[in-house]
Amino acid sequence: MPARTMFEKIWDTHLVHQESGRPALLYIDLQLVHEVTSPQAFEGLRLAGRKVRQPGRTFATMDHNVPTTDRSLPILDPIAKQQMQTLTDNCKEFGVTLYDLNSEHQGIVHVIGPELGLTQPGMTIVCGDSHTSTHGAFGALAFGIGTSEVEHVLATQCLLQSKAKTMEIRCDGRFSPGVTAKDLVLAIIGTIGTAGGTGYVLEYTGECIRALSMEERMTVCNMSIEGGARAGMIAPDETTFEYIKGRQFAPKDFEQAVARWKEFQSDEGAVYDKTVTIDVAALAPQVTWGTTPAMVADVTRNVPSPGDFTAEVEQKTVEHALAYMGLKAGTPITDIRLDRVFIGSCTNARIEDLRAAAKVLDGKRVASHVHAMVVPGSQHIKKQAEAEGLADVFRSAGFEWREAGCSMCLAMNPDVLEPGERCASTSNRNFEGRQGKGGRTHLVSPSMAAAAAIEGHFVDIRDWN
Ligand SMILES: CC(C)[C@H](C(=O)O)[C@@H](O)C(=O)O
Ligand code: SF4
Repeated sequence: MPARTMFEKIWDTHLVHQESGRPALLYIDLQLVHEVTSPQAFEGLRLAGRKVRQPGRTFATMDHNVPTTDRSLPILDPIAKQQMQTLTDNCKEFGVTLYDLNSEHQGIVHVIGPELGLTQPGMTIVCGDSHTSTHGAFGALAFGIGTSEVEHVLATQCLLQSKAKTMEIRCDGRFSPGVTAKDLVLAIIGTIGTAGGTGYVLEYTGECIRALSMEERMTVCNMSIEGGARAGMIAPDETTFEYIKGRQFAPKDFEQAVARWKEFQSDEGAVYDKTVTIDVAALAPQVTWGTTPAMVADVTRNVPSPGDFTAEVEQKTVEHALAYMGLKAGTPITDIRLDRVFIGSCTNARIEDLRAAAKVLDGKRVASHVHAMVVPGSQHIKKQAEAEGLADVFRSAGFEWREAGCSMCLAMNPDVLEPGERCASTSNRNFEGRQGKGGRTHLVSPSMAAAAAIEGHFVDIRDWN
């Protein structure tokens, strides 16, 4: 057998049927479900008189439009209320496990999958959600699908897919202090562009990746989709196995599973369709200044000017982005003054993220003009952070401490920016209106967000204490 990449190995072991020139039929090991992209899928099953083929491989939670305030209060938004009720009814009718608002396991779908041990190496994982790429951190082939595909997988546990090309993103060297996995992935997107990964599955390799914790790997894989890629993956290793061990859905025959998982690594000499190399040691903390994640710069830089770009269409795009963002070309990024700070989302709301932010905030106060909130990625994380005293650090610093959900990552629930408000956010998207109509989003790491909350403007975390 010729040397294969991890992607090819997972593909080969899940291939059910292939006709030449047609998409392949793949077996899907795990489907995750949330309230926004599943109602029509279940409705389709109902209309066709079908059942969920493998309820044991299907898990649901509520995350996108859940309020993050007191859970004992009634839900005011009628659409949100209806979507949550519909998911509850559907899961009951079709025998799907649901972690609802009252569950101790509730949280953002991409946070709870790994947390419960559902996400495992060598798997194919889908969800009606683009950030399903997060699960690739475990050496799984994980990607977002549309609602009609959600229905297809519910009905058959299979999915039609065209084979993507492979791109290796080799991350050489190690982070300098203050630089994080978030800065790495923002810099990668800055390098390849938002369409750079189109048609590819990315595999992150290199010394830097091997040294990352599972949570950091999830941050990197999470944003693969913002570089246009179908999925992002990292080969499983001892860090991966150690993380999964002892979790609720970890395999009972763990050693045997590990032996199998070890085979899901790219072979020596496997050929990628493309390779991009990143010099990690040279990275600085990153801040997005525009309306795509690729409009990003080192914190030490100034807001660029349209004239810095050669192509006319790019100049126009930058001009438009700066107008929307209310920024003047040439402004030092550290002079950008903030109204809001949001620490949350499936990119950066796990326990290590909260620890990193709390470390910066300990004993300090949020600037008087800044409204700051922290939204743990799951109820487990919330509980753990409370037990570790992190919640107290956040509250004493003046942050609001919320219940788990997607929250201000996207404007689908009560946590939104007002028009014109400027926010430092640990989430993954900064499109126009993403956090609320007219809202202005700057994507950063948790420690950068925390330091910005205190100073009221961006600071270089490397010279801050
Ligand atoms: C609502 C959902 C379909 C969407 C996605 O697919 O990513 C959301 O999670 C997002 O981050 O924009
Ligand atoms: S936290 Fe944000 S990116 Fe993640 S699933 Fe929710 S809305 Fe999408």
